[in-house]
Amino acid sequence: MSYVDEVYERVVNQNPGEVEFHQAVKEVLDSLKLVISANEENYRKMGLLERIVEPERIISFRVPWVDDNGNVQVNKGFRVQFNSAIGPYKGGLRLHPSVNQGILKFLGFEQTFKNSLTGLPIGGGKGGSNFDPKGKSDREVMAFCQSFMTELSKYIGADQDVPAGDIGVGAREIGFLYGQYKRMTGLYEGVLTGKGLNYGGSLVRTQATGYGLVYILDEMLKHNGKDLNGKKVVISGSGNVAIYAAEKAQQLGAIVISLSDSAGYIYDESGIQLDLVKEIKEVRRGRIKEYADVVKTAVFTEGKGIWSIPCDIALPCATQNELDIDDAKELKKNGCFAVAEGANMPSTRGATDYFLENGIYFMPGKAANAGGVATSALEMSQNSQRLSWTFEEVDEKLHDIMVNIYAKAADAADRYGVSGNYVAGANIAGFEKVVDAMMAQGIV
Ligand SMILES: NC(=O)C1=CN([C@@H]2O[C@H](COP(=O)(O)OP(=O)(O)OC[C@H]3O[C@@H](n4cnc5c(N)ncnc54)[C@H](OP(=O)(O)O)[C@@H]3O)[C@@H](O)[C@H]2O)C=CC1
Ligand SMILES: O=C(O)CCC(=O)C(=O)O
Repeated sequence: MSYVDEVYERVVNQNPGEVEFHQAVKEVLDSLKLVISANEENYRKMGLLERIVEPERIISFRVPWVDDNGNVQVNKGFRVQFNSAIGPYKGGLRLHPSVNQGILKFLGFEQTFKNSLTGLPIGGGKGGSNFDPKGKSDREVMAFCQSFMTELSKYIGADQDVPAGDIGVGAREIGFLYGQYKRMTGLYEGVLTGKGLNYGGSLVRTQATGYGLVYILDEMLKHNGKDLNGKKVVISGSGNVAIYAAEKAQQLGAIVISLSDSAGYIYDESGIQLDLVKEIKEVRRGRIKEYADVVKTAVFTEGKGIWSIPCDIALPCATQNELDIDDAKELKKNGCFAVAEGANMPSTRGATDYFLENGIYFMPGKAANAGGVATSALEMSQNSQRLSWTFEEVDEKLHDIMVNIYAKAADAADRYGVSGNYVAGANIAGFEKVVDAMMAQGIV
């Protein structure tokens, strides 16, 4: 059995039931086979693969809080500190009922390679809770966040582990978490990113994941003789990533015709009115269906099915495994020629392979959505220097980082004889830097 297959088997046996983690590890290991076989003896001697698939530490804790009816609620809290070879652990916190240790391990594993691709000194981590912020009052969200941070504050710090937002964690939650960290530790430091602009946040962090996604998409299209102008774009989700991907796509001349949430999707052939979406989602915390109640050209359809809308470009920006092989076939049949992942692992392995085998330009999440964490790292730099850069400065740096990520993924794919396969390219380029650092630091 090859070293890669041996390690994958070990991951499945030692992490039973953690199917998303198995899926993420398999995709990365499969695309590293060529790199690994060229260095197998050395990697085996150093236990490199066995170490790279094992989180350095998982913190798991109880999060008790009191709801508005005076009842005690208890949630599970986690922080997976996956890999610190190239910098302090860095990655978001997810608040969603589906959160469990396996999902956070898959996200922490992906984050390690994504963060490496940014070229910035950040290791990989992820955390969160099965708490559902939907339908909770501000006071309940604050009570949860304070309890969560009371425990988490023991394990994080500006040079140790720097969490941020992910699904269910936006400016409101980061504010509550930051306030409690300061109260617990007495430190005013860059321990979280995505902070408000008045207390150490960076301009562009709110927009960064969505903007970065469209910057790298544009770069991929340019290198393949295409552009965004006049193209019909379908985007799933209507949260932070989806909204700012739509904004940048519109700025570059595309027509965004669809958005969704977990209840269903809207289709507006005249182009989505983003100011209204922001009002519904960011101000009222409402449902995407409300858009169709106001805009007469729009139709709301309940349930799944967003990928059956004919489009040129698809941007999955909601959650993992939201796009399967049947969706991929439907997209291709309807003329879609490019897919870039704003979410983490939104395409199943079957869908990813279908895109690669059927000539669809495909940019995987760990490259395509790296603009968020890259801008978080820029926030860390500004906090360390006690400086704030302008919107234009940060946006230009973000753009350069995304162009560089494209170049790294394309170059690694070329070097290993799989030109145009940005999945392999991103995995290889992300892996190389982490591995160099791990080999240099000995068996730790
Ligand atoms: N925020 C960031 O900077 C980054 C985020 N990402 C990834 O992007 C994705 C979206 O994150 P973000 O926009 O921040 O999160 P938000 O919480 O802002 O928005 C999430 C959106 O996805 C939908 N969604 C979530 N879970 C499901 C589900 N199980 N089924 C269907 N729809 C779902 C939500 O709908 P509903 O409201 O109905 O639940 C909502 O519209 C995630 O995969 C995240 O890991 C990646 C890099 C950085
Ligand atoms: O900004 C960050 O640190 C985290 C972003 C994130 O969670 C992600 O890249 O998936």
